[in-house]
Amino acid sequence: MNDISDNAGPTYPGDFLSILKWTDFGRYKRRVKEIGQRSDAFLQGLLDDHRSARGGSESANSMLARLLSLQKSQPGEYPDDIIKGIVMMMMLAGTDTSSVMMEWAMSNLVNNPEVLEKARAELDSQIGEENLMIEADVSKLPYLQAIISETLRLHPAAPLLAPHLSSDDCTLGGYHVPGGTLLLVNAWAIQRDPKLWNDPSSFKPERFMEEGNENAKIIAFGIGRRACPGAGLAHRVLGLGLGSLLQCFQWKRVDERLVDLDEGNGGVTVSKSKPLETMCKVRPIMHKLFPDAF
Ligand code: HEM
Repeated sequence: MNDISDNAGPTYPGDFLSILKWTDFGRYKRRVKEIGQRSDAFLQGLLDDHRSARGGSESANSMLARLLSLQKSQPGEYPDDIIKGIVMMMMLAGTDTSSVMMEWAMSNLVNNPEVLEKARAELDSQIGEENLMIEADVSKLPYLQAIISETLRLHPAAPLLAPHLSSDDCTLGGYHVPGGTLLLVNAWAIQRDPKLWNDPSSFKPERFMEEGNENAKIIAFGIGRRACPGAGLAHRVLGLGLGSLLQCFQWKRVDERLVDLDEGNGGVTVSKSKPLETMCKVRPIMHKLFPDAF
């Protein structure tokens, strides 16, 4: 996964200076081909294991099992290559992006304890201390959703979105763009533009609780026909993941110093330069629900 991520996005110098393509500058093509063969072998192994039910009973209700049953009923529509492509797409586009966002959200929460407290109070009042939250509860938690929006605004997992190529001549923001041009959108800068946002560099989920549709200004998932098809799933995963972490544990910084929010060098996704370290302790709900565990 790391190898793929490091070689994806606008990282190939040959895309910017075509003469470099002739010499396979930095052995990029050879490297990508080798990564492709490795990941294909891995995915084929997964598929074969599922087909022969070596994955055990746990995999009976898995996404792969469902895709394989579709392969049986519609073999022409679901050859192995298509199934491997779907699995690869979900792993590549869906896992790193979501985990990077969780880390940015938690980093901002421990740096802003008053926001953390407000989110916890919302969880306690809406879900209570007798039940663990479930995915359907996310819709009852507007402040938690505002925290996710504010994290997507300040730290879009893919700050330059995905590279696009203009299929024809077009005009963008008054600029003439010839066909065949590589286009990158700096969502990071747009979402911190002081002309669009008040106090743009502060972490303030409250801005999404006010009148108006601030969410419409978020472009962390892209917009239009090629926007992220996993945005709905990502919101649910982030809501359930973050909400559960706040419901079950009490979080604080390891010392008085604020958590460093510097960004690391990324491929398509950009995570923190230093992994987040925090302190946590179980909340009373955990003792109630899992009395034997503590
Ligand atoms: C917080 C999590 C996520 C973020 C921030 C994110 C962001 C993005 C962005 C910026 C793009 C490119 C949009 C563009 O080209 O303008 C994209 C594309 C895509 N995303 Fe996501 N994504 C997330 C989660 C997911 C998940 C969970 C899935 C699926 C399981 C997914 C599947 C895809 C796919 C397949 C594309 C390519 C769409 C296309 O090229 O037509 N993403 N995503």
